[in-house]
Amino acid sequence: MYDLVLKGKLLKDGKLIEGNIGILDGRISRISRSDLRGEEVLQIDRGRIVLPGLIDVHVHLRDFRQKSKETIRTGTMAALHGGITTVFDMPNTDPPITNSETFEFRQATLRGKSYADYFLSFLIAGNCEEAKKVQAGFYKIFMGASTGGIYSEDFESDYACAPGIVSVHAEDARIIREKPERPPEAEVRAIKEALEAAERLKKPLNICHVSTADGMKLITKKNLPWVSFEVTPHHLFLTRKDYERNPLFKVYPPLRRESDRAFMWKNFSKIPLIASDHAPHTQEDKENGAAGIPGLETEVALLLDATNRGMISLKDIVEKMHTNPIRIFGIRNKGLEIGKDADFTIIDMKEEWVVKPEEFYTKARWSPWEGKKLRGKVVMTVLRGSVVMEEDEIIGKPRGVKINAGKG
Ligand SMILES: NC(=O)N[C@@H](CC(=O)O)C(=O)O
Ligand SMILES: [Zn+2]
Ligand SMILES: [Zn+2]
Repeated sequence: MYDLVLKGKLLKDGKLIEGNIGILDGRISRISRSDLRGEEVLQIDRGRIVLPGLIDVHVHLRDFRQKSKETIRTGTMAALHGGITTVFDMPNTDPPITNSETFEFRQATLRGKSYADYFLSFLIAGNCEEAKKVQAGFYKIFMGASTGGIYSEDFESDYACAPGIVSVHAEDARIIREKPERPPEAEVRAIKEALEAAERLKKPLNICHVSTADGMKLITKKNLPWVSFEVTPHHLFLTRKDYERNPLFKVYPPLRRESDRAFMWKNFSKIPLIASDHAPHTQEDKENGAAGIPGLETEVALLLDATNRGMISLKDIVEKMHTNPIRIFGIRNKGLEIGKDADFTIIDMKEEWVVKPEEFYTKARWSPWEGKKLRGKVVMTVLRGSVVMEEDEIIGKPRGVKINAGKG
């Protein structure tokens, strides 16, 4: 007898099957085509599909001294609402997570408050000794300044020092100083430097929010097995023309030309990770030029809409937001397999809805896609065997726990 049985259409190994998932103690205990007995059997409506819980490897949850931008509570509720079961917390907070005390404080701040499971990071910029004291899920390095202003004077030595996988913001500091509008070359130059270091050091590197065709070409040409990269929904769905119409769309790296966007779609199969770079700011901060776009509550739906348009498949979404994050960051307790956490994102491919930021959980109540009609919606989120979001409502208390790499 299982605690819960999910019964319905399930995407497994790239195929849609009619199946039953037996859940015991929050973990997947059995996946079967025949009926299973449970304390509770949740029949997923016809027309809806159960996907494995989607993971966003790039989220700015803020909190600390920036509770007006976002809190652990609002950011992780937004994650569940958008169908994200695990978020990767970014360390460019105020104060920044650059020493072991602040890392401990971050851990304490999330404990018991997060609605989604989370993976913690540490910011390296010349503080190698401190980095070695903490066991972060991943280590963040900025090659040039972004929100928070901290960046590495010496990328390669910070990367060499990192005790685990590094996620890097690749924009060249010198080019940014000379050209604050951050032309494509700022990114391309930094990616080149990062790849050369990766070739020498042969250790895991993830390049954040790649926005240019040339940058992506460099990475895929080098094709180093220990190097991965992310692309954001805003770089996939918007261009600098959108920014020219609305200065709120300011983001680092900036929105690019149509040709960059087209290149990414053309080479979509080569993109390992899609991540929101959810970067909430207050209205006032945005009006004063803060860079960043909120994305947790639109990213999956935008991809479902693209699926409905025949541009991609559900398999692509699962690969780039579930399978690859788990593999690249070495997350042991997630995955659609027996014994792993019972996390699911349940979608309705036919439901049409209009993006209304006033209905979002994030404090950043605006969206580049405000008013846009999307076909395809996240209708339910299940975290370790509990329904935590249903029809836009967050259910129950914060249940999120810290995810460790390489261990439970
Ligand atoms: N992307 C952004 O424009 N802003 C991010 C920082 C970052 O990811 O570089 C933020 O924290 O606001
Ligand atoms: Zn960045
Ligand atoms: Zn970011």
